[in-house]
Amino acid sequence: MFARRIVVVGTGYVGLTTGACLASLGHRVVCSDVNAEKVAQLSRGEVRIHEPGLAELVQEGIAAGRLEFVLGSAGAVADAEVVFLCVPTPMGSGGGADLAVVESVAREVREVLPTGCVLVTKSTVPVGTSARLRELVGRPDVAVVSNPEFLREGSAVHDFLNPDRIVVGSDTQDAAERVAALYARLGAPTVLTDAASAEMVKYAANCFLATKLSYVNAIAELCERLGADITDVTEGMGYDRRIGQAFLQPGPGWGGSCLPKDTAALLQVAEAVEFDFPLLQATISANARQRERMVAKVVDACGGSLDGVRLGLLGLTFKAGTDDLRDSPALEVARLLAARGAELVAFDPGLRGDEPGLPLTLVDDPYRAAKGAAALVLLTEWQEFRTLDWTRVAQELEAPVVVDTRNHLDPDALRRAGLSWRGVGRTPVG
Ligand SMILES: NC(=O)c1ccc[n+]([C@@H]2O[C@H](COP(=O)([O-])OP(=O)(O)OC[C@H]3O[C@@H](n4cnc5c(N)ncnc54)[C@H](O)[C@@H]3O)[C@@H](O)[C@H]2O)c1
Ligand SMILES: O=c1ccn([C@@H]2O[C@H](COP(=O)(O)OP(=O)(O)O[C@H]3O[C@H](CO)[C@@H](O)[C@H](O)[C@H]3O)[C@@H](O)[C@H]2O)c(=O)[nH]1
Repeated sequence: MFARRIVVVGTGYVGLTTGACLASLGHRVVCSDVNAEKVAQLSRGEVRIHEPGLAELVQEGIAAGRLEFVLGSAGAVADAEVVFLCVPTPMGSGGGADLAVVESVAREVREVLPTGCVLVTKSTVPVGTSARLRELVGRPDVAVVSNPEFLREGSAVHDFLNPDRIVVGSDTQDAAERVAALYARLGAPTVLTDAASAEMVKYAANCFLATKLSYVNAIAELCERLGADITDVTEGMGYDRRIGQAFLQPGPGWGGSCLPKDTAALLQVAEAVEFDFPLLQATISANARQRERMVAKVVDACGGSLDGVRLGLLGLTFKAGTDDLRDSPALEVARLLAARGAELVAFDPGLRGDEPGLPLTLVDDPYRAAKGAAALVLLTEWQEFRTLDWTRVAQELEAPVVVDTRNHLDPDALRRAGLSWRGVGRTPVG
């Protein structure tokens, strides 16, 4: 089933990836956004977010005449067969998902959607949103389908084109099947279900991942207190196929644009139906404590006080391979360090130029971050940090201490360069 006329509303991480990938699968795609500058840049094939392979797909789609970008959605949807909503659903006051943008787009397009068109929520939206959109659109001739997205930032194109599964839910089965057919070439397992269940899959998956990480971070702390090694412990756990090796890496806590807001939103939804969810509550509060634990490690490494102490930071993005700072645990740790009086100089390979509003000085090379610092603190697991010239780092640092909040570095390599290494859930080295 090819050459469907698809409209994707929102050209962020999800929308742009969806548009470019669907075009690469042979569909005709129009992507709309409210940001005129972004639309102009994308129309020229310029992609400003850091996603491997995305710029190439966008350029190929434009060149093949299968991908175009327009300002505003109402004009774009007039002859659409399928409209994907990929707009933000940020955390609202009280922790719930703020659906204002989703609803405003639905209002904007409801009168112009052609008969037989399918409106698809790819944004992460709470259970009941499809039903609410059906009412808001008020068009019995337009079906509403939930098709949550599971891509990860930093590997968005790869994840979209190689999905573990496709989930499509609707109370109109025929519409769900039409949406599922768009992905047929990907050959992924497909879960066809009702709208509420599809919406629930997304939250259940993200909250499970967050719980797994909070659990692993707690086990790491226990390892530290009991003299066990978290790296060996997680390896031993992960060989159990029921557990798996993925998502077992301890760190400064989980963050990003999704897990924090989605855990808060599910908790709020649970409260609304008077369901007590202490497990999820503990997952969230353990994550806040994790950032404080990292700060305590740095304070300890610096002899008890950070007042006026210069620290070098490696990494600020919420994980490696992205330029996204939204809800970054690294940034949160940096803020907490700055609040204790530390003077911060940071390097992150994903950030170019100025990042206004950060409590630190951003430099363009890791050795400048280390220069004159009382400790070097690794906060994001960029691959290139593994192969730094540690002898040079040792020469730049004022005190030979590295705090590795991701257990990302080779402690022996640091020891050989005369540095001491402190990780998470492992015995310090050097
Ligand atoms: N980022 C991820 O890894 C990821 C993965 C899966 C699901 N999601 C979900 O997908 C949704 C979008 O996330 P994102 O990270 O792509 O967001 P984003 O902030 O990167 O992009 C959103 C885009 O929507 C545009 N926009 C805002 N209002 C608009 C409107 N009224 N009409 C048209 N465009 C509008 C913005 O200009 C922006 O380009 C959210 O619900 C998120 O939870 C995100
Ligand atoms: O072993 C691990 C794995 C991840 N993280 C941290 O967990 C957070 C989230 O990481 P990841 O899940 O890779 O990032 P996202 O791109 O936000 O992807 C999540 O959120 C998306 C938006 O909903 C979903 O689509 C994805 O399936 C889901 O993995 C980051 O701070 C990571 O550093 C760890 O600390 N240890």
